[in-house]
Amino acid sequence: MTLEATDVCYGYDDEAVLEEVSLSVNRGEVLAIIGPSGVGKSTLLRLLALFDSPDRGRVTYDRNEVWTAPERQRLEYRRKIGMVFQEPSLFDASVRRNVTYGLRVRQSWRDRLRHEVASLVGTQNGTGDAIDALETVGLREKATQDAASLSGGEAQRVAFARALAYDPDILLLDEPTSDLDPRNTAGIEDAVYRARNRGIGVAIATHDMHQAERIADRVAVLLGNDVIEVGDTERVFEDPADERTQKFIDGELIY
Ligand SMILES: Nc1ncnc2c1ncn2[C@@H]1O[C@H](COP(=O)(O)OP(=O)(O)OP(=O)(O)O)[C@@H](O)[C@H]1O
Repeated sequence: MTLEATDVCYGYDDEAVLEEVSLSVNRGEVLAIIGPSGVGKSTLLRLLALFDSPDRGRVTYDRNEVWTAPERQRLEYRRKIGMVFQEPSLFDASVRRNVTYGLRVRQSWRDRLRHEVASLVGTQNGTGDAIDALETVGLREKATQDAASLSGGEAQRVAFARALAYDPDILLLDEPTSDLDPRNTAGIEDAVYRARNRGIGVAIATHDMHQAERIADRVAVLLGNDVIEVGDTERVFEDPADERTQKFIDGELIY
């Protein structure tokens, strides 16, 4: 399964951000999208998440063109793609409810009813996925805690768990550790590994090159309006094909 953008262009108010960008994310891999602040990493993730349609170019899900497909089909694709934003947005309820909320919305009324009955009699059927997801981000013991009392790093991990609980094929992470301390960063990176080992394809936008080097199988370098280079992480860092990549890695490119 591959999620792929081909020759996509996108801009805001006539200001071009992405020009003819091509990039794919495959199940079971971690792809890091690196590039300086403001270059368009979030914009590219939003196109891959199917939130926005490109001005030009194509986005395909498992080789099916997304934006010419019927809307129902597109919603199906969207359900298989999770996104975690830079700022986690949780609502004021327990951690477990935050993680299961989307799951309930997606259930049929019959399943929902069954779920409600199960929680009334105390069996809490249907929360298995949520607990599993919390386990993956290392926060199982926080399931009953109020989400409002979490630290920023823990909240980010809960947002990650919520995306995981949907059982996505692809998970898109937008700078998920930019505001986190090393311990929470390690928690997120660990969860990325686990997600990949479950066969999920993870694309992570980051301006932290060391993080890309630590966790990615492949790296895409976004500079100017384009992905100037994409390849195996080691190759890109050790032997970049584009001299701008080397300059960016060496910190010599200031934008
Ligand atoms: N809704 C919007 N309206 C107008 N311009 C926007 C909008 N969103 C982003 N931009 C502009 O598009 C460019 C790319 O922004 P984007 O957020 O995609 O970059 P980024 O690489 O993710 O940045 P960062 O690493 O700082 O999050 C920036 O110049 C930004 O100001």
